[in-house]
Amino acid sequence: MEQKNQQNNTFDNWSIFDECKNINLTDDIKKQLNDYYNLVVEENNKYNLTRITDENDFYEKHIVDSLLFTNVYPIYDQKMADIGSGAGFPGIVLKIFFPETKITLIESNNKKANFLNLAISRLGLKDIEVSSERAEVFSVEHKEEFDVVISRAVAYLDIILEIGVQMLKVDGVYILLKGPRAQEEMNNSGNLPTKLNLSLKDTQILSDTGFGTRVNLFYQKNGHTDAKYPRKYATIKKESGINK
Ligand SMILES: C[S@@+](CC[C@H](N)C(=O)[O-])C[C@H]1O[C@@H](n2cnc3c(N)ncnc32)[C@H](O)[C@@H]1O
Repeated sequence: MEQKNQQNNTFDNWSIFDECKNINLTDDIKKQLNDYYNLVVEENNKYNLTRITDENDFYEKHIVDSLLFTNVYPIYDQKMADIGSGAGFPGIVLKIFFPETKITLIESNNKKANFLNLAISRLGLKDIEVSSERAEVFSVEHKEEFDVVISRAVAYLDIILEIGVQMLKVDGVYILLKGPRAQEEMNNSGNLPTKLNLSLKDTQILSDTGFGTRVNLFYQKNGHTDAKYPRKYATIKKESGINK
């Protein structure tokens, strides 16, 4: 196995990580990233993980993209939840770079949740677990347990804020890794963030990532969220700004 990973270790464009200011790219981390890339590519057909399999694209569009928000919000030993991790973005990447962080990956697709468990065991990651519950259920069962909730490419802004807000501690930060339509999603979310007791604390706009424009949103939770949230999923979807 060791030899195989060694042979597959072809990535040499490490300078793309230069734009991530608060990371430490060690040789051990480079090896873990290579092992992770090889595992995703090997298992992709079985688990239907990603369309991005070219090695350079994978590093730029999945790995660096999962880290850029840490320029604005540094990660140390917070307790984090990643909603809709898919193949592990950003949760697995964050665990590799910030091993002292405690991370829960919430992924309701059983196949993908199985892959996440496989990746955790193959990469030897500690203090990271997977829940295959839907986030709106998990959130109520784990009320105010997390310092940080993060999510990339899972749902329209108002939907993701409502389904995940209950698991966030008061004063915690909700981080949404969004694309160029973030402003439109904010406009269409009306005053729902205020009703949830969230306020936008920071916005990070990155114009030349592998995905084009990336907009990362940082919401602070100012107090408890009313127990009537999250509403029934059908109601959330019906009333979402996505329909405007
Ligand atoms: C488009 S993928 C994005 C995956 C990953 N975050 C990324 O950026 O590559 C969205 C993932 O969210 C999961 N998902 C969608 N709604 C969810 C929910 N309510 N609770 C948990 N997982 C959910 C889906 O199963 C899917 O794997």
